[in-house]
Amino acid sequence: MESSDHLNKFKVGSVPTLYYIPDFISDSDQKLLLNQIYTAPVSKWKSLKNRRLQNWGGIVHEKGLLPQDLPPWLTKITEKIKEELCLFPSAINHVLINEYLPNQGIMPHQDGPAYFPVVAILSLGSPVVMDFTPHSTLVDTTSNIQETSHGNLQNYPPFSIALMPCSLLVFKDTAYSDYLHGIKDCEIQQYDEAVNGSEVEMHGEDLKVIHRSATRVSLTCRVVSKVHKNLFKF
Ligand SMILES: O=C(O)CCC(=O)C(=O)O
Ligand SMILES: [Fe+2]
Repeated sequence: MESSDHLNKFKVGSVPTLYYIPDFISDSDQKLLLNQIYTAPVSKWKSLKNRRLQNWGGIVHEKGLLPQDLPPWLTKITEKIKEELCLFPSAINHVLINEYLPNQGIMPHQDGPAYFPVVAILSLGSPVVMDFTPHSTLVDTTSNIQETSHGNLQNYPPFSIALMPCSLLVFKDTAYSDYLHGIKDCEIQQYDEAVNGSEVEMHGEDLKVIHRSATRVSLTCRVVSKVHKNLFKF
């Protein structure tokens, strides 16, 4: 039995491998986390063009992590994530906190090579839609179908997922290595094609549209396997 068997009921979509866990944390835990995030020193925020972020756990270099201890309010959640998933090889040692206003997003990208190829994203605040698009080197523009090294035909369809507050999204394998992920910078987002559409219950009349009226905050939790113990041996 694989150690991730207990996660099977949370598997979504056809591309290996995405897990979407609704209500991973309670609403009161969400409030506590947001409170910690917004009472962190203002200097923790780094402003980018289209969002703000806090970097926790140290500086990620190409050659590894120059580590800094995570604060207890973060290890409380990273330990829960590690224990409940059984997908990380060691303690989560890096957390990126992204803040998005309703008209902000993140460009389609792949996560850097320093990270162990499993990512867990905890969502707080406004719902958003995350889009997954196959990496351009893999796309046969006419059909999205590619031949694998084993001669199998493999499908690389683009897809989306709705990320509700308090949910945990985990992705690895093909979805991690052969896809870009991003969030559009628009206030109204459709999730017609969302792989978790049936699990997401929206209030109001528009069942397939998210109106981003509030700020979203996400915690991107990862392992940097290579850690520099000594600054001077870098
Ligand atoms: O905010 C998110 O949900 C995604 C963040 C992300 O992809 C990243 O930090 O690499
Ligand atoms: Fe990312």
